[in-house]
Amino acid sequence: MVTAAVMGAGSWGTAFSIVLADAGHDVHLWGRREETCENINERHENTEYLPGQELPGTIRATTDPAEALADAAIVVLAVPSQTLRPNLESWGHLIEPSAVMVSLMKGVELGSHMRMSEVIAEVTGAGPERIAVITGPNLAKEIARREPAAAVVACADESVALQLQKYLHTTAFRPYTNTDVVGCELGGTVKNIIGLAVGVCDGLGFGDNTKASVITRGLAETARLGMAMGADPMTFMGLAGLGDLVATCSSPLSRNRTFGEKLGRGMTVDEITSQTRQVAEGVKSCVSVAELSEMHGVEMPIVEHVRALVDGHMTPTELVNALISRSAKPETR
Ligand SMILES: NC(=O)c1ccc[n+]([C@@H]2O[C@H](COP(=O)([O-])OP(=O)(O)OC[C@H]3O[C@@H](n4cnc5c(N)ncnc54)[C@H](O)[C@@H]3O)[C@@H](O)[C@H]2O)c1
Ligand SMILES: O=P(O)(O)OC[C@H](O)CO
Repeated sequence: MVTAAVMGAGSWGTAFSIVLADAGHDVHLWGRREETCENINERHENTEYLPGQELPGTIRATTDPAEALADAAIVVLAVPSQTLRPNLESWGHLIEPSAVMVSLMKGVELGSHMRMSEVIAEVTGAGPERIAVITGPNLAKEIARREPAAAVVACADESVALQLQKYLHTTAFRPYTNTDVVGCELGGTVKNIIGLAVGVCDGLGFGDNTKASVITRGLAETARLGMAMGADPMTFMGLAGLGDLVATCSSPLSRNRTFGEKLGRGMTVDEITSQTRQVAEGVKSCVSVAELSEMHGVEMPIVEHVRALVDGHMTPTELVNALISRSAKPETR
């Protein structure tokens, strides 16, 4: 048993705290709002992000990052991707020098084009053996309800991934290890953008052929970018690639797919954003990933067109028409 700090009391930070608590660990959950922390400590419920879900009593919430991070051997990072850097700059120095940092985030930073593990390394100075990523088909509400699911624990140092795997394996949560951190992070990031595109197809009223085509071609462009960035192509066949795409693109629980569906129905980004506090990472990452693809000379038409839609330069119908009318080519190139 270890002490784990979970930094971010949103949907996934809270659901992942349940996994840690079920695995027998003491959990310090850091949230920004006093009221959220009080509800977690007194009513054992995160009323805003996981309403109705009883939380184990071994999860203790605090708004004080120093209290959350004290003696934590594992520090789980679960804030929106675009806020990771300022968060780490504010409380990263409080992380124990031997602690392993685990990113739950699925995004690429705007401007720097860095993956979350790179932001962690740059801000904290930690080596790759102290930085891990957990990803896969893990919709927070289903994990919180303890529905069976698998995930990937990726770390460049396999012994650290194996240790985390041991720490996290419960009767409902089955982690696999991988040393391909780049591939795992890109799989999680790009699937959000493909999820937006599939949601657009839903919003336009298209059926399963259209959506399966977008999912499959989305995986192809994810793998192209991944290979250009040194990832193992097999990673995209696994939980971090295909697995997460299937969950996101088929689930009514996915914020990205739902966001896309609303775009497809004609709502604007601002209208949709004003309806929810929860993050749909693909809306920002479509910009950073599109730029990353240009930097690596990789064609990513779905990502590029989703960026145009989000930027207001294209309508949902134009997005679908633009994808279907691209010049014909062989499938595998
Ligand atoms: N929800 C899921 O099912 C799920 C599953 C896997 C991965 N993820 C990833 O986990 C990350 C976190 O997502 P989530 O679902 O918990 O999001 P969320 O929107 O449910 O919660 C985000 C949390 O971050 C807090 N927050 C917002 N702005 C902040 C800031 N500037 N500084 C600090 N905290 C801030 C919010 O108050 C909230 O507690 C994302 O990258 C997401 O892609 C989510
Ligand atoms: O709700 P979404 O779209 O952020 O997706 C949640 C998870 O990443 C699914 O694995």
